Amino acid sequence: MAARIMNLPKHGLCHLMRTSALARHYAGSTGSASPPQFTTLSVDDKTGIATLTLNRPPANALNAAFMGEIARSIKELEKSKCRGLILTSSSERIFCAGLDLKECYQAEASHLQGIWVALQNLWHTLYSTPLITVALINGHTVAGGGMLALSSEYRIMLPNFKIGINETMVGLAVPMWLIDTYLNVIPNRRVAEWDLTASRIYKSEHALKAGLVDELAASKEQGLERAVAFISSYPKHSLVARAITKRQFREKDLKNFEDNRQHDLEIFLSNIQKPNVQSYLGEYLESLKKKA
Ligand SMILES: CCCCC/C=C\C/C=C\CC/C=C/CC(=O)SCCNC(=O)CCNC(=O)[C@H](O)C(C)(C)COP(=O)(O)OP(=O)(O)OC[C@H]1O[C@@H](n2cnc3c(N)ncnc32)[C@H](O)[C@@H]1OP(=O)(O)O
Repeated sequence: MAARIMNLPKHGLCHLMRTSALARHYAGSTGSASPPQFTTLSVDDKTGIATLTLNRPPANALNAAFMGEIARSIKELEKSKCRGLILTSSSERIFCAGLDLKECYQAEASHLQGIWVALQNLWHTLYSTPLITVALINGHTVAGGGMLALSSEYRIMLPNFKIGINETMVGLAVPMWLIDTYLNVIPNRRVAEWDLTASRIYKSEHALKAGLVDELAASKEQGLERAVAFISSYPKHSLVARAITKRQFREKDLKNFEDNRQHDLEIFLSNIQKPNVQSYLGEYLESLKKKA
């Protein structure tokens, strides 16, 4: 296989940023020209399939720079001849642990704003991309990590890991755009409501039964093979029609998000800065440390 590693930011990415006021804020706050720090990207020239590997040890926790990097890579791939994207992790235990909680604790409002806007942008970019997207979930994936997996079109998971959205457990409500994303995968509203209100975390095997993931693979190698097979199952001539059809399915969710983007940010900023939420967050971080 002829694979190459792309150093995307060399291509000049400022023009890729979305043009809303919030996105401009984000572009300004993270700087779009820095080289990739937390991901590696390889593209197979023969299949046109890109593999973006998350690499921010120990937990692939999402901060603004990391999320910006992922979103910029997707935007750059959209401009190339790539047909599909596989998201995976360099860690053998964790696909993504969600937002970097250490960066959410006792942080300045401007920092929290940068994090949330980056999360919004990343969700929008991944959920709306015309690329065929597969999450190869080779480790635990919760909260913002669950968002990455659920925003992709197809999920392949390795056994004995956890997947779910646990925001209510950290004392915060799940935003509407993530509820819509969940419903796009688990259309049974009762199950979805129960899962999200109860912060239900599934083990891989149960996630498969529930339809939260589409396949289990015995190893990362097998998962990669299956991901390539899924993406390659779409004939080349169908790609444009496929992308339009995907967009139509997701359009209402994307519009709802755009209509409420500023409000969603305000809710996050208001909630995350509440003393009781900060205090709980401090305890939660301690509990993560004590496990070691
Ligand atoms: C509170 C702010 C959230 C506000 C959001 C509100 C509403 C929005 C809702 C949805 C939108 C989507 C966005 C969601 C927000 C989030 O993502 S909040 C993040 C919530 N994440 C978690 O609760 C995960 C916590 N981690 C774990 O449960 C476990 O680590 C794991 C992922 C299951 C892995 O377990 P394992 O045993 O393998 O590893 P360790 O626990 O030993 O962890 C290794 C290492 O990594 C550090 N770490 C883990 N998670 C995080 C994290 N989220 N942020 C920062 N650091 C993390 C952990 O402390 C260990 O570090 P070390 O001791 O230094 O080795």
